Amino acid sequence: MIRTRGLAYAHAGRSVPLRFPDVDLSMGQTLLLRGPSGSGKSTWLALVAGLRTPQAGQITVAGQDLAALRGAALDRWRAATVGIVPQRLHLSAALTVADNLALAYLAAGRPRDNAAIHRTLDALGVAALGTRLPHQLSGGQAQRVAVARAVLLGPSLLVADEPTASLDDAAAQDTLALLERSASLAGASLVIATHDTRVATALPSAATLVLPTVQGAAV
Ligand SMILES: Nc1ncnc2c1ncn2[C@@H]1O[C@H](COP(=O)(O)OP(=O)(O)OP(=O)(O)O)[C@@H](O)[C@H]1O
Repeated sequence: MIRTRGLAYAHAGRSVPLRFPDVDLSMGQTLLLRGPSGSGKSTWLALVAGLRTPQAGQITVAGQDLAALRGAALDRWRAATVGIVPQRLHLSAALTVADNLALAYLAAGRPRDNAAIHRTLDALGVAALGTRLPHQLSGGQAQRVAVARAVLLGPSLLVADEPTASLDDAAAQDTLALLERSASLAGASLVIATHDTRVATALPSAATLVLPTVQGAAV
């Protein structure tokens, strides 16, 4: 499902690129991406989601060689294939939750499916929130909406960046269970970038990739 070989990425202004170990992740498998702050976890997620292009190496996700896609085709592929739960949920303040979710269809070039939006919010226990505006959500509700938006189009890959940071133990357990259940319902592989040790304890069967400390990196 995810296959990477020889990946390297240098952020603008960085002379020494980040180099990543090769990864082979099967369909439906869960991967924990661990490593100290600045080791490149968010960068690796962005590479695999096609949000950044590596200077060296190959990435195949769900059978697609990412180097073969550019521009609008890459955007449509990402919208249909990768569900992203970002560190911070970015919703349009002027749109209701349901209208925010509908933007996913626009990005993928597909017609809006109101029944699917309702079903997905319902599966995450937030069906009543479709007509709310983003500022009317609690932190926990916003996280459920973030997961709903990520799984709405039935992605093959669900990625979450530090989903439990700043959550207490009960909320962290809840969020991880939500991610696992949502990935399993969508038939998706799940990748969680985290330096929270509670995540590995909660997901004992997940594969783990530990990124090394980057020498000389300013974090
Ligand atoms: N836009 C950017 N421009 C320049 N350097 C960047 C940029 N984004 C990240 N970096 C650098 O790249 C390295 C990896 O950053 P990244 O955010 O991928 O690490 P991380 O493991 O996710 O860190 P954290 O756990 O703190 O979120 C760090 O040294 C960081 O300072």
